Amino acid sequence: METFKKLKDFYWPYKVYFIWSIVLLLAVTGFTVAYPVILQFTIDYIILEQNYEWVPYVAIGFFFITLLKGIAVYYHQYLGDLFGIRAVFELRNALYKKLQFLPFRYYDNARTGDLMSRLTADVEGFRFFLSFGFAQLINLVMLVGLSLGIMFYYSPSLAFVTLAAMPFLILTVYKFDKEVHPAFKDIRKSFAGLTTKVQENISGMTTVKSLSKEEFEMGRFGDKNTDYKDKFIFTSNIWSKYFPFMELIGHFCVVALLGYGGYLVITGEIQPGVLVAFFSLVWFIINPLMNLGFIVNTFSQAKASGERLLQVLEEPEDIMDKKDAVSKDRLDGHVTFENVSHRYDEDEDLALDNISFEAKPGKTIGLIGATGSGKTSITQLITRFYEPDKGRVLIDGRPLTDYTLKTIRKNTGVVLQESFLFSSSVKDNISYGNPEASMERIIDAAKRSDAHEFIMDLPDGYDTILGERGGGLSGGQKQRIAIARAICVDPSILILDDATSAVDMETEGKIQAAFREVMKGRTTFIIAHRISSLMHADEIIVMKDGSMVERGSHAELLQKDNGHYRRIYELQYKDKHQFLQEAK
Ligand SMILES: Nc1ncnc2c1ncn2[C@@H]1O[C@H](COP(=O)(O)OP(=O)(O)OP(=O)(O)O)[C@@H](O)[C@H]1O
Repeated sequence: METFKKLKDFYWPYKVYFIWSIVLLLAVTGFTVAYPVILQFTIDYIILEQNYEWVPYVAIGFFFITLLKGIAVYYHQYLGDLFGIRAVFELRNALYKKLQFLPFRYYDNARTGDLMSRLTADVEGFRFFLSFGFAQLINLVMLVGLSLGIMFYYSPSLAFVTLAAMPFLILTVYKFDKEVHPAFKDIRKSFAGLTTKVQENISGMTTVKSLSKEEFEMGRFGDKNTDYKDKFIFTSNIWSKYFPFMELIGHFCVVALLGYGGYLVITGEIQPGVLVAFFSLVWFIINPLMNLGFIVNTFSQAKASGERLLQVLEEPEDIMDKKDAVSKDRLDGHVTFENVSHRYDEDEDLALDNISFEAKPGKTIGLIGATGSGKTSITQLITRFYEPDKGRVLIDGRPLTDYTLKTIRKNTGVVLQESFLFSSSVKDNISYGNPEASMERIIDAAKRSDAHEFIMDLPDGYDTILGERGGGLSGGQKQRIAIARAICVDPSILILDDATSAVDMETEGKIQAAFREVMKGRTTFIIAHRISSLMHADEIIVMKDGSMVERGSHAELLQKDNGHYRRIYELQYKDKHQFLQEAK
């Protein structure tokens, strides 16, 4: 119940739909049990006592009851659906909003398939209970209660005999639920595994194909698919084992009813109409009880789904605006690190160890060092994707936490090694960070990133729709669109994280030229493995195992005998010199 209480904010505002849906359900139940009562009246009073003048009234009454029942069923279902649909509409929005603001720390370990299934299957499971399951539970209590009441009113002894087998039915339903519930849980788990497999396969298709792993992947999918199939068959075996048994118990009740009820009619203790009414009423008890397992199942599924949704909704958002955070349109881009240390996980080594440096507005800082030395971590602290464990990161003399996240993100442009392009038009991709940008500004950004020419060659120019992974464009072209996107925001701090490592030398040359144009007036951080990418930087920082081991300009660093930078330089240029020597 705790789960439902915690999620109350989503469904309780729509209680009016729910209450009306239940009121109408009461009417439906009333009309349903009215049928056998009318039948009893018709047989015992109209037919047996030959009061035929009542026939038209009963016929009209029956017609209206049927009509009213139809209307009540319609509105009960409609309002119930409205209740569930509206509630999960809000819930879905809240979950999506949460996903936008969850810290990167959360995404480091989150699985896309799992999150997708929470946002779809779990939300749907919760809606089903709100729209349908809860009403069914109430319907069951009312229908069974009312039918029992009428049976005992007509004939307590017949009611007892008829319902004598009922405890067996309840016991069977209980046992059925005990077996079927974990089986359903397994199906859900197996389905989540299946969808995760498909999602991973589609995302990693390039790797699969390039390593010729299609057969292997089919095998792995086959295992998951077989598991899903087996779980389903196992569950349907439980159903097919229990349901005929439940029906059998139901029919025992009917046999007892006919036997003892027939005897009571013969001896004149009850009238035939009562026996006929009992015949309907007994199924109004047996059928809902047989469905009890299913209803309880929707309840426990909704509870499990609700818990999974709460796990996302209650995830702490540790990186957020403090109360009096400053919002600024434009920062100067003066970045300072003061004794910054950072680790991603408590039991991991320091990713950054006591880093201090200053980047004045408009200057270019190059970051170089081995894989995993902490270059990206520095830039992730500037954008406040993560919070440092120790020390301070300042922009324009104020700690990052003084600014709103929007201010920081609006003033920083990031181009990654492989940038993500959305499956929308080229124009929308470029103006993603600045949707109000005019067409001139978009074209200007594209020209500055040397993308304008190839965009004009696309079938619909700037309106060309890109595929999910920027389909139809080469790596370099995608990269140039990503650079245009960063320029379009006009950031005061630009971060180029390995932005040219995936493209050929010629494209790199073009992108470099574009960068030089773009970097004017912005504080720029260039992360690169190639010295050629950052040799023109005002200051180069050499990283090793999370520490800064050298800093200075290209010329200064080359002066250092046995220096790290010089070693990298020699490694990268040795071949070239050798080649030139040999060519002479
Ligand atoms: N999200 C993360 N969660 C846990 N550890 C991380 C995370 N990101 C980086 N690390 C760890 O932090 C250290 C520094 O990583 P970082 O990405 O900053 O290095 P890098 O110099 O940019 O490497 P590369 O050149 O390969 O991009 C590494 O040991 C890495 O394993």
